Amino acid sequence: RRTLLVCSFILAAALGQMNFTGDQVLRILAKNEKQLSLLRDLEGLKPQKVDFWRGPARPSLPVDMRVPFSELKDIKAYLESHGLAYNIMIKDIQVLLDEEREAMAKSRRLERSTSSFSYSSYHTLEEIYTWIDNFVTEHSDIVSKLQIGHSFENRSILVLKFSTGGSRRPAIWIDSGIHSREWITHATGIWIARKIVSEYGKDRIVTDVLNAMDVFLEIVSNPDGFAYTHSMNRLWRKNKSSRPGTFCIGVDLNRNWKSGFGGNGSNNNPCSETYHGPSPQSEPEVAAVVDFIMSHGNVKALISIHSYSQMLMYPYGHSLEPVSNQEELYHLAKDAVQALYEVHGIEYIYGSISTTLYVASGITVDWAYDSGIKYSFSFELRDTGRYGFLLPAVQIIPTAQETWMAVRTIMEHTLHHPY
Ligand SMILES: CC(C)C[C@H](C(=O)O)[C@H](C)S
Ligand SMILES: [Zn+2]
Repeated sequence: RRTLLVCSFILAAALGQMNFTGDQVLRILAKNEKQLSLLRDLEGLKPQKVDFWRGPARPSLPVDMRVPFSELKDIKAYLESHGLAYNIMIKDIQVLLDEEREAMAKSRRLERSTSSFSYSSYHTLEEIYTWIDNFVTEHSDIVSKLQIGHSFENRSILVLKFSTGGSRRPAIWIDSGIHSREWITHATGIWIARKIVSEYGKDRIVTDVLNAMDVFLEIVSNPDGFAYTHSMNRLWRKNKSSRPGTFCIGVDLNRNWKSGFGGNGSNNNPCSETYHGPSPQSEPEVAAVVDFIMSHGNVKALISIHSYSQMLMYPYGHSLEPVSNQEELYHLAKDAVQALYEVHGIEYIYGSISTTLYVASGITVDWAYDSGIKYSFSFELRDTGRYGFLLPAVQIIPTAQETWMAVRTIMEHTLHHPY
């Protein structure tokens, strides 16, 4: 009877999930701006014709886009008719999704029997929130849990606070998961949380940082979107907000911030994956972070973690203008990327967002920088497109280990350059 129940649960979960059988991820190498704009014309159509995994940026950077099976023939004809060369990065997305789901089910069985959390597996929102409670209980001398607000669908927005005392100490903010399909970022955030408590008192840099500063870590910055990637659409990016008269769901939470809001590299079409929302901070998930950081008033560094592409970038995204301490950020990014490389030999590129990737407006790090947080960075974790957002769980710990060394470098610099 019990197995029947469990099977029906899995079946229901599988049935609820959108199916991506036959969907492919194509990699297009646009030769010039004209070809890039031909790709941009495919964005935000309803029904969705393509879903950009790596959006059109510049001729030297590949464009990765998921094409629904039903659109494949038309889209390939469109590309060929415009001389747009492409190759197939992922030839059937559902195969990777099935493998991912199977790995999670196996890990869940093991965790249940050993009641131990697997840091080398992906987890549901409920599993992560339970882990947060256990983690805070286990390390209550240094970690506490803050609730900074509620999401559109009324889920708690949680932040871990790492502090060894003092009051309103200068602080470092880290967020992951603002784009819900970027699962490697939540998994990396969880691993980093554990690394911080295990290194305090052992690693000199972590000990010095925590003896002088606080660290805030928001692991699930988009809880509604994340729950949706488990229940319905694994490739969902935005939050889940809806408004009367708007016939597509969700705002891109990395386009909803005040700095540069509504500019190039964000979209006013609610059906676009980079829809900026009706106004700056219109989304509760963004407003909660703005309110927290502004009322804290002493945040000195902000690190916003995304995937994929293997890049470490700093402001501005909304403008090609260099920021005032561009030299310093460039050298800090260089050092951080070197520290990352030394762990597993993974290469990152680095620079300002608008010159390294593409112009993007209303993003977290531009808002942070313009709010006075001089050390603001955005990470793009593994990989460079072989798996994209469907990075196999076996790469979670190696990714977290190398990312940690870059984050630690930024923390150390912030500690030694007070302002
Ligand atoms: C800093 C920005 C440009 C990050 C980027 C995005 O939000 O589009 C990721 C590729 S999802
Ligand atoms: Zn992202």
